[in-house]
Amino acid sequence: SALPISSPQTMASPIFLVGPTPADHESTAQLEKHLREAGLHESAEETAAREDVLRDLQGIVDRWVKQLTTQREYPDGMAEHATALLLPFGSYRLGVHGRGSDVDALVVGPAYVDRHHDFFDVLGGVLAETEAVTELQLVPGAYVPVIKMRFRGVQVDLLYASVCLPAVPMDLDLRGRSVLCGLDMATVRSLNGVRVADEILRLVPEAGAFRTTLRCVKHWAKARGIYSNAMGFVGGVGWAILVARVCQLYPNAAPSMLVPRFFRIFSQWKWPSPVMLKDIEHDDDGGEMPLGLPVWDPRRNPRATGATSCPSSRRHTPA
Ligand SMILES: Nc1ncnc2c1ncn2[C@@H]1O[C@H](COP(=O)(O)OP(=O)(O)OP(=O)(O)O)[C@@H](O)[C@H]1O
Ligand SMILES: [Mg+2]
Repeated sequence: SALPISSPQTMASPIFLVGPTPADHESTAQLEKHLREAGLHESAEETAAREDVLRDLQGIVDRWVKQLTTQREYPDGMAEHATALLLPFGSYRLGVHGRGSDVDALVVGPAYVDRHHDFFDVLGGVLAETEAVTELQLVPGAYVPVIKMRFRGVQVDLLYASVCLPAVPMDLDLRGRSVLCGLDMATVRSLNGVRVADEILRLVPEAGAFRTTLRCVKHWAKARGIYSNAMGFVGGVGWAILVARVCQLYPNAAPSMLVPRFFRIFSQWKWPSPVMLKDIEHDDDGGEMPLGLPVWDPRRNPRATGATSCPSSRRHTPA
């Protein structure tokens, strides 16, 4: 069948609109059964443990911001309402986390809470004193600054971003470009994970088919020993982008159809043509405001190659 053309102009157009036959439904059911039997899904207890970790961490960051606010002697009542949001991202936000997946979470705090002192020194100190926390590692100098730890045994990566607001609204919307205005690059990168996960889910035609197909592809990549960003292979978000592209090309297909098409498409892909889920937006395309942020675009920026992990880390301007 026809191969997708990877030029930006034709990017979003599906190439195959046919939906599943009864046999495809049957194969999909078998595929899902196989994934369950392979132990890829969390048990109910593991899910509950993960939710407990997120809830307890939310409590900790809430108390942390309230305490900082009190110490800074802001007007009465401000400390009471001051809080930080804990937003999970990564495979958990995509809905494809399994046994052993870490918890990636972003802490969003008000403008007056900074990363260096407040997040790393103060919150780092609080975590060091917390009984549930082991293997605490502060990495302020990383490309994306991070606190790594185990919380009751669950691996957690905690990032921090403060938004340009005196208080963080509970319904904070990170989707628009305007949240990026005036932020330093470390903050923009820290916000990126949440924004990318939400954007991927928005761009796939059917989240359920995407999730099952991605679980399957991740399972395959792990079995083959090629699932690792750190080792120079494609990692969690890269596999997600590749699978999302196949879902866009076959919007009505069931997972049992998407899996073989995934392998066919990417074994014949004209690398290093980028795999893109949407058109690149430039500030000068008539965007709301010139953000002055680097845009992932191999045609303009030679450092941006066709690697799939780059679009999400370098493209900071989804609509
Ligand atoms: N190289 C990278 N480029 C861009 N974003 C990245 C990169 N590495 C990590 N991220 C961001 O951090 C998130 C968490 O990374 P992580 O390695 O935990 O992957 P994951 O998608 O959560 O998969 P897993 O189930 O293996 O944990 C990614 O989903 C992505 O948003
Ligand atoms: Mg993860």
